[in-house]
Amino acid sequence: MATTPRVLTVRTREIRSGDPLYDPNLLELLPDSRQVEGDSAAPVQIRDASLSWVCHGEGLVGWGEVARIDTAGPDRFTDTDDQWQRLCTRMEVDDTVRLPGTGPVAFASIAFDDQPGRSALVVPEVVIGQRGGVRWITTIGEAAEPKPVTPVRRPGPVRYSDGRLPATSYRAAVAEAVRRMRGPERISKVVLAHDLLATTSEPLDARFLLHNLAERYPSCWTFAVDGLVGATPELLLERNGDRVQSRVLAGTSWPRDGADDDHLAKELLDSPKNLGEHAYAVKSLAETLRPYCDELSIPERPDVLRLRNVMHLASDVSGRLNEHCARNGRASLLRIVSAVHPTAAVGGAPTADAVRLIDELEDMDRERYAGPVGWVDGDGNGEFGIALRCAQIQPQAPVRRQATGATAAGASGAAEPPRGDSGGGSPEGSTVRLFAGCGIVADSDPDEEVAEAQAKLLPIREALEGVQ
Ligand SMILES: C=C(O[C@@H]1C=C(C(=O)O)C=C[C@H]1O)C(=O)O
Repeated sequence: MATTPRVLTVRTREIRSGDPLYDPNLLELLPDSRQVEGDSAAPVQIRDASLSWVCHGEGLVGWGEVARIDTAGPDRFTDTDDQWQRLCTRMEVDDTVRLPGTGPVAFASIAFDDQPGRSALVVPEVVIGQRGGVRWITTIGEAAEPKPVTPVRRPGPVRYSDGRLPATSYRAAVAEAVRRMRGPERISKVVLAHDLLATTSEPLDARFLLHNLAERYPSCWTFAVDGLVGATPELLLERNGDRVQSRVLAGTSWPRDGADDDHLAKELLDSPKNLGEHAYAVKSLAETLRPYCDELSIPERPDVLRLRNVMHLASDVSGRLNEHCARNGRASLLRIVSAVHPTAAVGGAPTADAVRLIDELEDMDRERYAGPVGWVDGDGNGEFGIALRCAQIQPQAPVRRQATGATAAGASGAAEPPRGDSGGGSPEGSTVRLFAGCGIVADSDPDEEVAEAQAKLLPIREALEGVQ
């Protein structure tokens, strides 16, 4: 954890209209949050420290870093939770607003897998939030003051290149999964993903992605934590007091030539393959969440969630935590998130076998893609989505001390750029890693799954390219 003062002062006050901080759009209040790390004698890197969790104009944005908790491995959730709770005991809180998300707040992004499993929780210096029309500002630590907002920089033209698992290899992985599921393998569903690298001509300002995503996908949660930026339609778990809520998605359709949306939605609702994929995801969430709840409400049939690029089968699940959990610190939000992750929306069924098959067939580090991303407050309230439709911005080396002549992006089969490497981008530009995946069952068609993954990449590609 970063060195922090022994006692941290946390102040939350309401912002009323007329205050210069009252811009109707939360994301417009984010300053340029590029941070330079290291000193000139050592390698210097630029990281984008923008923090965001915004849906339908409400949520939280933050910047600065008062403290940071880096964890790794199978205990990443409990380690993060323990350190966050310890940190909260050292905070002196003056909060006149008293809503979920006021007072002490941290943003977190947790790795999908146990290995290597690098996760981050960031305690910002400044948070501006909005809930139910109430706007507030929280400052954590001493010198925290809002920074002036400078115009968002455009990243210029974007070049794409193969990631660790290009589309052709992805198709082969899907075909192999199908072959195994039709054979003796006891796996019923596995969610396989692939990655794509993008290099921008100019340094990427995370706000450029955030603004574009929020404008085109207002019903999604537009997030940014430690350089992972996206707009997810899937809510893993929200906790507000003893209430928990989740939006499970699985089963997808996307616009094809001439197909009308209502027709596609009806087809999706009638598709046994998609309903089957969806049922695994709901069942996995329900089974892992039930031990924490004395009430759990699961819709009998899914609905259709329509987005610009795709539509999904969706089930909104809600529950009430049992008294033991509501009172017992052992069942904090991060610990319940740990229990439900990964649902069969991004892992598979049965979970452990599916995750092993993902490791084998993808043979890449998903990093924090498909992991929980969101925020938690000092009372244990918070929201975590599943990090989908997103891009990981690689920290950027601003000064090239040695020209490497590397191409923009590891050609297929090349070693993955380690975290902290610029990824071989141009000296001025940024390299980002995009991901998309699909649930695979025994009757999946590999070509259709490749097309579905392309449809799921559209939001982040268009945000990066600034498509209007
Ligand atoms: C894995 C992704 O999406 C997940 C898989 C879905 C599916 O297979 O139908 C639908 C929504 C998400 O739960 C992704 O977007 O990368």
